[in-house]
Amino acid sequence: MNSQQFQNSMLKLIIETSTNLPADVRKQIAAARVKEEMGTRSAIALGTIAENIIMAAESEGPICQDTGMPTFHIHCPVGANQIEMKKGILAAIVEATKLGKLRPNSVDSLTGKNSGDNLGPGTPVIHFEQWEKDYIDVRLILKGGGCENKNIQYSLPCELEGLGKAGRDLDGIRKCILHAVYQAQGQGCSAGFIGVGIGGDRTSGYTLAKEQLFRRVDDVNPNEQLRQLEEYIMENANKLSIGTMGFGGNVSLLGCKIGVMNRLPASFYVSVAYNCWAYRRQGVKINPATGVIEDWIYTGDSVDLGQVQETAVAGDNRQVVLQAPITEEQIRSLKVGDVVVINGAMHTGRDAFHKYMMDHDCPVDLNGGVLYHCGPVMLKDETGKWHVKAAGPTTSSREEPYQADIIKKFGIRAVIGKGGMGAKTLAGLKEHGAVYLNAIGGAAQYYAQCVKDVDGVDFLDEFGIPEAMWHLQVEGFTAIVTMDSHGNSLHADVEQESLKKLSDFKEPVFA
Ligand SMILES: O=C(O)C[C@H](O)C(=O)O
Ligand code: SF4
Repeated sequence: MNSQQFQNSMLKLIIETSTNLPADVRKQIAAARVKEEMGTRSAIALGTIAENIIMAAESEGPICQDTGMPTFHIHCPVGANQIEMKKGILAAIVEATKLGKLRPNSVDSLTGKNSGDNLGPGTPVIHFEQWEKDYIDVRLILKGGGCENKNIQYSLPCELEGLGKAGRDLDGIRKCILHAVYQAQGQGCSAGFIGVGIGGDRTSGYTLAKEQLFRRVDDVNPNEQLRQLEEYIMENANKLSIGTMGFGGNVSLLGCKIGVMNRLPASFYVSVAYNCWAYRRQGVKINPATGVIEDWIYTGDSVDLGQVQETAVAGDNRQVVLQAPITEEQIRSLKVGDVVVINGAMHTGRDAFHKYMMDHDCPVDLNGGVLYHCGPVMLKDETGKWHVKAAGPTTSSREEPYQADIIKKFGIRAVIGKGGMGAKTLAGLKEHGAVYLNAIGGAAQYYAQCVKDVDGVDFLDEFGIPEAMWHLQVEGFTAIVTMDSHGNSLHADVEQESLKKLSDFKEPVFA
């Protein structure tokens, strides 16, 4: 095996996976666009997603700033040197991070320190298995943390919100899967793809679920019962009307793949791995003698993602341009559904920032300011200047315990994130005159292009690149008001509506 060549092949695989969505995934996104009515929030969001996919491929930039947990599944002939292969993968990961194709994403769980190069205990994940074929098959999935948080494991029998009892049979499994889509709402950047593992133990069940994500979206399950269940889920999960980013709409799920394995008599798990629309997986066939890529695995004809300019605004909703700093009066005039275009200063702050700010002063004046829940991919040039390489929103609900207090303490007027926030924040927005704006999750190239300058950074050494406070100048940064200063929340409405719709699926189907 030529180790240097194998390492180069792994670097190519990582870059392709992070920056270019495979044809089968693109096809589902193109089909979803056709199903949403023009001008609706979900249609606008899908338009941005399509534009982002095209931009990422053209510029070889990360589709989403969260480049996830690199997970490799490798099949190799007997005699292929796994120690050398592992070394090549680790070196390629470090190189891809330096090039800004991966975000430094490996964090010490106790100290919070980012290793900076995506290596560390448990990262990346590499599974090897030998086989009798004569080539090496390497598959990679980059699954982000936000959708990972929406994975769920059910232990049957159980009682499910909206659906009642789920027993130890195919119908109980059906209920679990519908519930899994419901509970994710928009927070895993819907519309998503799910892999389901039936059986196993808690660990192997999730492994089986994740293995389903390596299946092609357009394959057919060889198990007839599971084929029927997959078809049923694809048809009915979309009736929950969660929509893209949880904006409400006709498409909530883009793919469902189900696998089964044996279990212990006492255990019956249904494990669901939820993957966002930014379903980044690719694979290569490698010549074991040369280390060269001989073929790509997830290929297909090129897909027309449709018109990317989706500017129409839904119903009576307006488009409002705001220059930061923003006044209370401007904020009070905004209503759920308005499209807001922001120009001027914006500051990033996510998990570490919120916790720290509860009992520290802020290094910059945030009065009238805009706080962006975002952990970008950043690169420094030779002159020491920082550049944004990818900068979409992160899931806001993690900041729920802090947000209202932080808004009050610093006089923030707009918080931008995705997936929405809860009752405490909604009350805080009303009391202090602030607004929550939902940006399109995963649209990291689209938003990176809005950043015209990086003014500086705080807490870089302490928190690492994704968690640092980046001070940005933006132009034309577009997001939708989903929680206003009058007590309205689109997220609460969609959740309630979808729970009602979930209960339509209470009656047995697979008796
Ligand atoms: O970490 C991030 O930047 C985003 C994360 O994947 C999320 O969906 O919340
Ligand atoms: S931000 Fe959204 S698209 Fe990106 S990894 Fe997280 S869930 Fe996926």
